[in-house]
Amino acid sequence: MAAATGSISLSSCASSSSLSSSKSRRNLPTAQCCTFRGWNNSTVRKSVRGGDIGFRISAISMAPEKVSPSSFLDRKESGFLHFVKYHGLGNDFILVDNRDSTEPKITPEQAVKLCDRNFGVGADGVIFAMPGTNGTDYTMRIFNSDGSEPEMCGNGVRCFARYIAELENIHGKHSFTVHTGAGLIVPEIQDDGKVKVDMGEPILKAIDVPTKLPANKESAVVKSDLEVEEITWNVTCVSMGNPHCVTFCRKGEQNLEVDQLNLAEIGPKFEHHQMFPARTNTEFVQVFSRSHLKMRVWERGAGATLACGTGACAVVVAAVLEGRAERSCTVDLPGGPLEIEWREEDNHVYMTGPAEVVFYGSVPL
Ligand SMILES: N[C@@H](CCC[C@H](N)C(=O)O)C(=O)O
Repeated sequence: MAAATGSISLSSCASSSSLSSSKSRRNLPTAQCCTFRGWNNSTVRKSVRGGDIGFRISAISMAPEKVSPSSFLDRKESGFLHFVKYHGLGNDFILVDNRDSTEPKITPEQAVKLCDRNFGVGADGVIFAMPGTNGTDYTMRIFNSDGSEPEMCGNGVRCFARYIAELENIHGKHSFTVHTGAGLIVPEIQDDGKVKVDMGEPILKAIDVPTKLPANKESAVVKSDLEVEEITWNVTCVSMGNPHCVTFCRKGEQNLEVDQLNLAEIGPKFEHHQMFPARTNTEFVQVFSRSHLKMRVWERGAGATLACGTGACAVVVAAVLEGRAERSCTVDLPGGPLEIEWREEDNHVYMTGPAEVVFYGSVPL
């Protein structure tokens, strides 16, 4: 059986619902887990206690011919955190069924340990599926991999929608109302399995982004100078519920070659810049055409990630405000493309992209 290999079984995960393309398979993490076992215990078991992590990680590779994912999702033993790992274009999350409580099942400190790519499961964040608030179907809360709590996560909410569909055994086209720190968000699962999300209206008022950069007469920060050590960048600031600083070029230049940037060096300087009192996510953008952009992101609380949904939305809003692009764009991220539309009629931003299961796991708490 595939699960006996001591690593996560691609063939078994693939049929669990969505790991069908070779691209998705390539996005699987390399073994981050300490214990692998087949569902029916007929397999290899390796246990390791990882450093000071304080709990053991178990990853359970599915044997679909014997067990369906739904029987894993039904697991309720106390003393364990059962989770499903998802990714949206390589932006990966540990999804936790928290529908029975308004308190997250783990603390920010435990989230940091779980997200660790060497001693934990490995993820950019932990997402909790919680009971609805003010009449919404569900509430989504997130911890970044550094334990901070952002208001919203675009790739995360697509994963959230697919996770809810799995939990509730919903098939086909379906939409949910989700309460988040950024207000009401409405993801809709499409017939092709992609998720289209009504991300709401962008926030442009400097004080609400928040940024201390000087605003224009509409109170927005568009193409402003931002000094980062010796270099002046032109930046536009947009909140999609969470703060984004978008740059298309250094002052006096026209465009960026985003592959040339050393994100690990410059990203933290933007994130912790004094002009951003709540820190910031930063998007570095290259314009290919008026409907095709390429970005790399340095995320607040997570560093360089393979994709950022709220970031891609902020990029299109910023590109329109700077007169660089139309309202409908394909945004290429390191993990793949997102389709973004900033609709004139309702001022809402719509994001469409994939969300995929990676594996199912349990962690003794
Ligand atoms: N990757 C996410 C954004 C997650 C939150 C972000 N790190 C923050 O602190 O604001 C996305 O896809 O939007």
